[in-house]
Amino acid sequence: MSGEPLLAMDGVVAGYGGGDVLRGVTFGVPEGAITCVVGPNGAGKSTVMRVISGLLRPRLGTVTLRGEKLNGKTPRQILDLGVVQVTQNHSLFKDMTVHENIDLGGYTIKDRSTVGKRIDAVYDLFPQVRGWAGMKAGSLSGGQQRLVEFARALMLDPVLILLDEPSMGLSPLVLKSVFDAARQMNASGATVLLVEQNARAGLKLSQHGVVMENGTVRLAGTGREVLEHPEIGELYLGGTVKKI
Ligand SMILES: Nc1ncnc2c1ncn2[C@@H]1O[C@H](COP(=O)(O)OP(=O)(O)OP(=O)(O)O)[C@@H](O)[C@H]1O
Repeated sequence: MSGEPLLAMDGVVAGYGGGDVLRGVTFGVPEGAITCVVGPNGAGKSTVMRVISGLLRPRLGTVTLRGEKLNGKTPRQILDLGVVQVTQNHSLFKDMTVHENIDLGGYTIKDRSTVGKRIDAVYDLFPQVRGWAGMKAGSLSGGQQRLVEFARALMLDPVLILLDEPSMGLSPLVLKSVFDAARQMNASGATVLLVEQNARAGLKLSQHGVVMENGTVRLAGTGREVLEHPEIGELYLGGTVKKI
């Protein structure tokens, strides 16, 4: 990895009261790229996301964004620094329109004209979402709702977007459009950190890969290095691939 990472976790130990789930997690998220965290169930991937967004405080270690310490800050302070999380559970207000949901994504922006500009920028990036603006969010398919969640996350013009299992519950065809949307968010300037159960597809999408196992980082490298690593391939990816 060249240069300082945008986000760095260093020796992070964290858990939920029943013991440590993360047992010394260290890795960097390079700026401007997509990084994918993979690993078996219970490895601690979602817990890493919760620590970064401030929902869970680490017992030991540090999390820094451009060198600024995040641990100790509230989720709201971390949001204000431009770190936005799209969580696993469906988070849209189903009885509100798509437009109202997107507007809510800018709730921390005080100036209404800035909100209007952000909405336009987000609709420009995701024209499909503009087409659904007047529809109730609950009437959209799972994949469409995921795109609206992405669009809402972009309202704050984030520096870092955390995507926790974006493909969860989606068919392979829809998965492609959701991954395309993640790529578009990245192309629009946001660094993306993604947790993905669908490891092979997630790593193909990403320039960087992190393999977690039992609360630690087993391997970190380029997406391709992780995909082609013989042991990792056998353990988690259903055999190695020689060519992507
Ligand atoms: N809110 C919680 N309270 C207590 N334990 C939790 C909580 N959330 C997760 N855990 C435990 O922490 C461990 C790691 O969970 P985590 O969700 O981070 O793993 P993961 O790698 O994301 O797995 P999965 O792919 O299954 O989501 C698991 O043993 C889980 O039972």
